[in-house]
Amino acid sequence: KKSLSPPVPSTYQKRYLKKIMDLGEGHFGKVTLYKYDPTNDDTGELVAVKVLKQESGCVAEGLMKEIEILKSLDHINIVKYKGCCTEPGRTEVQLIMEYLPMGSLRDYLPKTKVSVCQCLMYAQQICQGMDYLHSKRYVHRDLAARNVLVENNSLVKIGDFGLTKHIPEGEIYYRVREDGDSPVFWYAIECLKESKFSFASDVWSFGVTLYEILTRCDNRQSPPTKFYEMMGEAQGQITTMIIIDLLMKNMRLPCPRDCPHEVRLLMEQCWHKDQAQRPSFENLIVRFEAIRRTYDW
Ligand SMILES: COc1ccc(-c2cccc3nc(Nc4ccc(N5CCN(C)CC5)cc4)nn23)cc1
Repeated sequence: KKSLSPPVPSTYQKRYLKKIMDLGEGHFGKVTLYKYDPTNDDTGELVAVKVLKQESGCVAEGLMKEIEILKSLDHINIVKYKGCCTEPGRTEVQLIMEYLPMGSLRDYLPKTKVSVCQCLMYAQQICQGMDYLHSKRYVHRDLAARNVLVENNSLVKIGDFGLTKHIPEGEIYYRVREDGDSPVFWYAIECLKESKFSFASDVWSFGVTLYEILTRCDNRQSPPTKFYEMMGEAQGQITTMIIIDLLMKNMRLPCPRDCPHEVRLLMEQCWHKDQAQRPSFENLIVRFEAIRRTYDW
């Protein structure tokens, strides 16, 4: 007789979540590994749970928005929504997602021998997830290697949507008021200058993420490290103004060591000063496909 798989819960009860370890801090949120074990016999499933950081002060609506967004997404390169826990009175909301055991690219790449071809496969998968996100008129605003999770050595998924915003039909930009801990080294020039976020500014952040992948997330070559080197002793002043100055002079992150010529070209186009000149994720997918074929590694 076929053994029935355990029932898949649609809502999760907080009391059956057993904390295992903290996984990381995203924007305004903290992600923790739990085992969901309602039968209390250790047969439960591992889940990643995101909660608002208490001191962030933002009421639950920030996470409620993120839950609504993740719930509406269904793509192999986007982390799966599993459910949510709401306390009576909605003081604390928890977003429950599938758990990817190998962590983010920041955890995985520095300790795993990965070929350039595999790096380009990960890059193409990120473009596929982002192309899907943009097709739903969402702008991510925080694409970086720390937010790309590894399912296994041939599958990665975008894993955090804490800053994702919907861009209404007919509009191009999402404007924000500056907030302290913005990932400025991943920001396009128009984001730094005018806080204007668009599909094209996500493409810029993808270029920085591609650079991180090709440098295998080596801290000595990380975007902050390289930008501080380029900024020299002028670090005293407001970093944002100095980065804008560097970018306006067409200074960019250096070419990673084993980066093929076509990939360097593609990266530079993602960092074009004029956002209209940057490729779309749809176009990037096609180009990665072609580059990976040429090198038939
Ligand atoms: C920005 O921080 C995060 C952290 C976790 C997540 C997240 C969301 C949705 C699913 C999911 N699965 C995993 N897996 C995972 C596994 C191991 C680690 N470790 C990080 C710390 N290391 C010392 C050990 C591995 C981190 C995340 N993380 N994760 C997203 C953003």
